[in-house]
Amino acid sequence: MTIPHHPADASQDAALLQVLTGPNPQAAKSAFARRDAALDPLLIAAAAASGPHVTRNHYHHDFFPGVMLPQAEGAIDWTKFTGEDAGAKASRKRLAYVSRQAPRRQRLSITDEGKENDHPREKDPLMSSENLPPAPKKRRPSLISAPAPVSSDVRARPKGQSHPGILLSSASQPLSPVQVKCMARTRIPTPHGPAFLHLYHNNRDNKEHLAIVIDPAQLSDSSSIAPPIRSLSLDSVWSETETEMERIIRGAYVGRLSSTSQHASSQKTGETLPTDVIPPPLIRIHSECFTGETIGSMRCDCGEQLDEAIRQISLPIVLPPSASAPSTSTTIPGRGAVIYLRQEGRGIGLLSKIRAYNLQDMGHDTVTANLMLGHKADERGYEIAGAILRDLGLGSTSPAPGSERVRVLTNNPDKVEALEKEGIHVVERVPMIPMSWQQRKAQADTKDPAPNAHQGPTSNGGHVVYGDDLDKYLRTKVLRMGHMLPLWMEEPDVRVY
Ligand SMILES: Nc1nc2c(ncn2[C@@H]2O[C@H](COP(=O)(O)OP(=O)(O)OP(=O)(O)O)[C@@H](O)[C@H]2O)c(=O)[nH]1
Repeated sequence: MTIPHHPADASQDAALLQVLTGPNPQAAKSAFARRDAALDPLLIAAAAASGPHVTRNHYHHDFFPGVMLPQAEGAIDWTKFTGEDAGAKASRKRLAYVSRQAPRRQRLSITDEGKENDHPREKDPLMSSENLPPAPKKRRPSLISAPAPVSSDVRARPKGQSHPGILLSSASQPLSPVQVKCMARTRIPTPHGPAFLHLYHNNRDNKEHLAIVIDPAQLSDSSSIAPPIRSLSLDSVWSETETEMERIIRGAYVGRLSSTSQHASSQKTGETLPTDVIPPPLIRIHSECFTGETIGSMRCDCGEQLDEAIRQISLPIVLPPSASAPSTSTTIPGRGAVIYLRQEGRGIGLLSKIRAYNLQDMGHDTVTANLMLGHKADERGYEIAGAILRDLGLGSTSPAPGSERVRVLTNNPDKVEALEKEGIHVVERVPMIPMSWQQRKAQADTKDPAPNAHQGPTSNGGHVVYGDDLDKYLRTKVLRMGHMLPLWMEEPDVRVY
């Protein structure tokens, strides 16, 4: 083994040797700073003695078998005290310096791509994605080659067309049909009641898209009154060797999981109300927004919309009197789902969204800012959402048990169109009126003074948030992106709301 030597060390060594071998070796103490060995000499000795498998990643490992075990060579010779015979000594194993850790690659889970949100597809049944083909490599638009000029001609460019200085990848490969698999599900208590969080893998991207299913009736022991919203891929048995406990741990259980109640799901459902007597489940396709949902940004209404969607879906449903009970109405728990897609910044990603915000601060609106950065106004896709909805038995007319049409919470007509293209049957679009507009309208009607402007982040708080940035964003959604919202205007004579 050769240890690399630094030239500066060599001249220091020579000077030190000179003093140590001179008439006054004590002078070395004051003339030279303390120097610690770069490597533990014991480790170097062990490495030299035990062979090439010892690497610098084996620090903190141990001699194995332990040096205190009497059969290990190098251990204290207990035979002196025990009178053990020489044959036993000869049969001792040679002391080896052995790593007890898994290989480094495995410990760090290094994948070929190693990107954010990339996950190795493991063979273990609890993490299995083996029925999904590998995700194709994501194609990204090429980067901006030179800073894009901020010119007014960009504004005139039609929606979706990129800046001429910016090259977008044009190669388009045929994509295989979208497949999704729910990898795990768990109960999440929310301020609006219980929800079931479902985590999905898919064969299109390496992101973990989510479904927040609201269906608290599943938690009660009484027989369900509405068809339970359940994931077919989660409830199916993944392999012959999969145990009931493994299925329960990934969330394929029925009822309320507890220390005394642990029942793996079967695909049979009990008696349920026919779907024509209950309103279709309310759903929302929501796009991730770190700024709006996590740090309470008041540049957009995303946090408010997520919170409001979970609240509205959780509201109890009152069923009108029926033929079997003509004089009484029945109330059933709210039911539906938020499909949470990891399409930050309308699909352009957080990095580009941050840059877009700076362009917005320079006076451009959200659409123009996207175009100036070489993106489309909206780069989202809804194929994965469609596949997740189908997996949950929502919105399709397939004969699968519990398949139902849906009501969709959105102002965006493109979303409804995209879902219908995916074969999702939307019976109703339920608008989401910004809370600040609702409150301002109520105040305008009653002539009450305006409320305190900033009452806190909307994410999970349900507070009403006001602000110029938010107003600008909402107006751009209506005026440039065609969102179906009655526009709120401050000036009463131009108020369209
Ligand atoms: N590029 C960009 N994305 C933004 C901006 N503000 C919010 N977003 C993203 O927009 C997405 C939400 O889309 P919106 O256009 O607000 O609404 P929508 O989902 O199309 O429509 P609704 O269903 O009515 O809410 C989230 O992914 C946000 O991160 C912005 O200024 N620029």
